[in-house]
Amino acid sequence: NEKKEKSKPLINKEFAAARTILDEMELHEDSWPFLLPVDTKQFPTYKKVIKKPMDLSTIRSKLEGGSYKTKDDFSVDVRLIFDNCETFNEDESPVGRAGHNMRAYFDSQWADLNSS
Ligand SMILES: Cn1cc(C(=O)NCCN)ccc1=O
Repeated sequence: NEKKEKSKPLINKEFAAARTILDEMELHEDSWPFLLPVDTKQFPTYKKVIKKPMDLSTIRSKLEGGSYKTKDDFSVDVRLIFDNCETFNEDESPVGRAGHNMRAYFDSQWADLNSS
């Protein structure tokens, strides 16, 4: 239906696993570009270029607010952060490199969770 279903929480084990990965990403030294929404005053073209902005604080609010139905819905938003980063930043830039590092870190944590 038109209205996106919201606040359908993940089952507890999935929620806890996603929360742990989010905790760890927020603590990573390369998370600084992704902690908050990109400042569109500092980067006026961002809104035009990036159709679906995403950041770790938004994911935190959605997770705690029960917006993710499954852990895979959570992973879609995480990957959106890194895809947006590649679109907007050169690979050989501080933010671009941080994005590649954080994606690799997430992929590793995600693989462990899905192998356990
Ligand atoms: C994700 N992202 C972050 C920035 C940034 O400079 N963040 C600084 C936070 N203090 C710039 C472009 C971009 O795509």
